[in-house]
Amino acid sequence: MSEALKREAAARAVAEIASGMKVGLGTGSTARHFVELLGERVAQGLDVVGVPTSEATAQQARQCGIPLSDLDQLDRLDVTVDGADEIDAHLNLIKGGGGALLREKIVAASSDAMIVIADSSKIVETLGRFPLPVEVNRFGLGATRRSVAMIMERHKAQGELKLRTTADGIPFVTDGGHLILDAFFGRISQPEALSRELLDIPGVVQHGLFLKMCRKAYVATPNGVETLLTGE
Ligand SMILES: O=C[C@H](O)[C@H](O)[C@H](O)COP(=O)(O)O
Repeated sequence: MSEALKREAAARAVAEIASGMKVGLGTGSTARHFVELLGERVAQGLDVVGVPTSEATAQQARQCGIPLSDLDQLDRLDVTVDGADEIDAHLNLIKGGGGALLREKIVAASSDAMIVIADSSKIVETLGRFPLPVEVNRFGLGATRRSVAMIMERHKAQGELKLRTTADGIPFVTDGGHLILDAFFGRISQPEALSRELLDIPGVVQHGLFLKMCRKAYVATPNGVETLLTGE
């Protein structure tokens, strides 16, 4: 999908930001549009504080002139605006394609609302076509990997478990200094159970299932931006 569509979705979210708000700034190519557009409004006098969900977003936000704060200096955030890799009908998400899932989840959980911005290619009937990122500690990688693989078998995963690497073939390292295992499920029929089981593995730091965290999504289609809401 085109950058223009991502930007349209981002523009809808930016229109919801008012002076005085504390805003979680997501990561990824769609969130980049949001940060850029928010920076334009800050230049026009909008008074907000941003909390970035990655070093990359922090750098971009600084270049855009958005005042930033550490999450620990604030109580709650008003809203976090972020992209997603998959969105189902309940607005449950898979995130972490860019490796920022841990900070994204911490920031979203500290926010009164989470708005997702995406193009319509991210909408799925059932989560799992996109490989689920599982952030793991470097220590004991082999043991953690075996435990994740066992859970995948139990959930009838259709694909492999892969250690994420960079284009140079070296392990990808997150902002928190961890590694990522990408778990190809194909179809995740019991996301809540899967979430609990993964978090029970000692070496798992976090995973990319964002369940019941998002209540609103702006999804850009070639015919305009749709607003998806969930009452749950
Ligand atoms: O770790 C990355 C994030 O979860 C992104 O928000 C997600 O991968 C979507 O990125 P994009 O907007 O580039 O498709």
